[in-house]
Amino acid sequence: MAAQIIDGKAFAATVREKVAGHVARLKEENGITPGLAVVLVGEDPASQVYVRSKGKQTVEAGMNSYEHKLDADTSEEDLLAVVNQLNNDPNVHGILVQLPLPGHLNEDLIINSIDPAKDVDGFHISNVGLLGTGQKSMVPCTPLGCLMMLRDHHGSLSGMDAVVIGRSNIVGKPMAQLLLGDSCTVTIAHSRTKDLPDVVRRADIVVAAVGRPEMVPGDWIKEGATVIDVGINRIERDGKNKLVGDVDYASAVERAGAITPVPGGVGPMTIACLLANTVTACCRANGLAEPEGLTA
Ligand SMILES: Nc1nc2c(c(=O)[nH]1)N[C@@H](CN(C=O)c1ccc(C(=O)N[C@@H](CCC(=O)O)C(=O)O)cc1)CN2
Repeated sequence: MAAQIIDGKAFAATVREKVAGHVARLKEENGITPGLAVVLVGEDPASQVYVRSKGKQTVEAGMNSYEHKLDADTSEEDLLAVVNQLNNDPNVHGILVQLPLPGHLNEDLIINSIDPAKDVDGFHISNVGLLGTGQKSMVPCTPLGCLMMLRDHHGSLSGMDAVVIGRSNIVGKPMAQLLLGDSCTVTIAHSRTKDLPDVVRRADIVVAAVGRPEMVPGDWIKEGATVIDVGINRIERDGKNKLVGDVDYASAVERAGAITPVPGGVGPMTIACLLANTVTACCRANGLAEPEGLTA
């Protein structure tokens, strides 16, 4: 039987609605408007699209959006000065530096210069450590979106076998921590994993985050498993540009119990969770109760 499609676009709309409701209450009851600053260095076309969407959705949710667009040859010193200014701006509750950065900039150095309390990407080393030790942190947006969809589909994830394919700092590692936090038995697989097909075949939950188009074929998927496809790969097929995931959707949809499509699955949840993290950061900064259902 074909899998249930987990509609990330529709789910993201419900998250944005919750965020907007919370923002309205913050304004009315506390006179506070959450603010998100996004820093873009250079002119990477995909990054430009994502930054535009982030600004638009921030404003649509009733929050303030601050965009800082810097030249591709901006020096590390100048970028650090911008981050420092945002760290000290009381109207800014969330700061995000769009990745990837141009090659001459040290990504770790820049990310770790963001005030951890405003690090709505959850990439700062302090937030990584807090998440890894099960403490309250800012949680990276893409894994948070995946977790929300999994919880919505299954209720409890306790005791489930989960495999995360990919070990990036942005998705793979935090995803594994979140699944562990929900009491899954977690395997992190990667390019050196032996017998990857067998490892994947044992999993009730498969999160594919490798960045390789259609790498996971349907016959690796256990019947009835839930497949979360984080990949966003642009390929050319039959003379046309196409967006595909890390999973071969056509064959996986016949084996899985539930699956996220690409596009329209995990992607839209990334920005919705960014808005959620901004509200969370704003509430924490002001000593207010955190929005329910918008954090891990
Ligand atoms: N600082 C950050 N940089 C990057 C992040 C991030 O979370 N923080 N993630 C990605 C890019 N990204 C957001 O920044 C992002 C990627 C994809 C989508 C999305 O909605 N995708 C759509 C397809 C869009 C398309 O046609 O290109 C989908 O999957 O349906 C949103 C945000 C790297 N950088």
